[in-house]
Amino acid sequence: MHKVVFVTGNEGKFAEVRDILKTFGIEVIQDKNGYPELQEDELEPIAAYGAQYVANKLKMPAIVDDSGIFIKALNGFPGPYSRFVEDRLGNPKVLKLMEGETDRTAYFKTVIGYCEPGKEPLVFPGVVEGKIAYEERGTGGFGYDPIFEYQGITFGELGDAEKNKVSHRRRAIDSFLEWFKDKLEKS
Ligand SMILES: O=c1nc[nH]c2c1ncn2[C@H]1C[C@H](O)[C@@H](COP(=O)(O)OP(=O)(O)OP(=O)(O)O)O1
Ligand SMILES: [Mg+2]
Repeated sequence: MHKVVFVTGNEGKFAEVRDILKTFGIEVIQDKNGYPELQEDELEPIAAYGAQYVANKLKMPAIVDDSGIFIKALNGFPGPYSRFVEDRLGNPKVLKLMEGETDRTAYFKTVIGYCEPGKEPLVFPGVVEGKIAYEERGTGGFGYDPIFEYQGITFGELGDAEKNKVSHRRRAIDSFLEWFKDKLEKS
């Protein structure tokens, strides 16, 4: 069975990536030791730098996942700062920022960074469009899931298996697998 190291401290991300890749016969091993996250306006350079750093540190192929929620009425905030905002404000205060906003358009984005030691990193983005709910709903998932509506249902209400079929993370991993499958076939 093929193995890949995923460097993340986020158990929700790890469980999703593990479950998705398992269906493709890839075993995911979690490394919780972190990596330096660049402060950038885009997720791609953060994931690329992180993947290269961890591949060279661990001396093996590795992936990272840098994600965020981008809210149109807030000009894309919190975007790459989603972790900081989750920690400092949380969903109730994000909903407060959205009071009076009728355009609830938002998207989740994941960029999977993949790198092998001594090589250049590759990035695989995935996006899912939705809306910011008017209140938190559902106890599933993690992070912003209770306030992100996809086709009228929040990711918090959706259930893990259903979220994994349509999420930004699923789409990023599909894009990664599209490239990675050639390697799998050769190994
Ligand atoms: O599917 C998701 N559903 C809801 N919320 C999500 C999702 N995906 C990321 N998020 C949140 C978690 C964190 O507040 C921020 C990403 O920050 P980000 O730095 O990528 O992740 P993190 O610090 O939690 O884990 P780590 O860097 O160790 O991989 O957006
Ligand atoms: Mg982080």
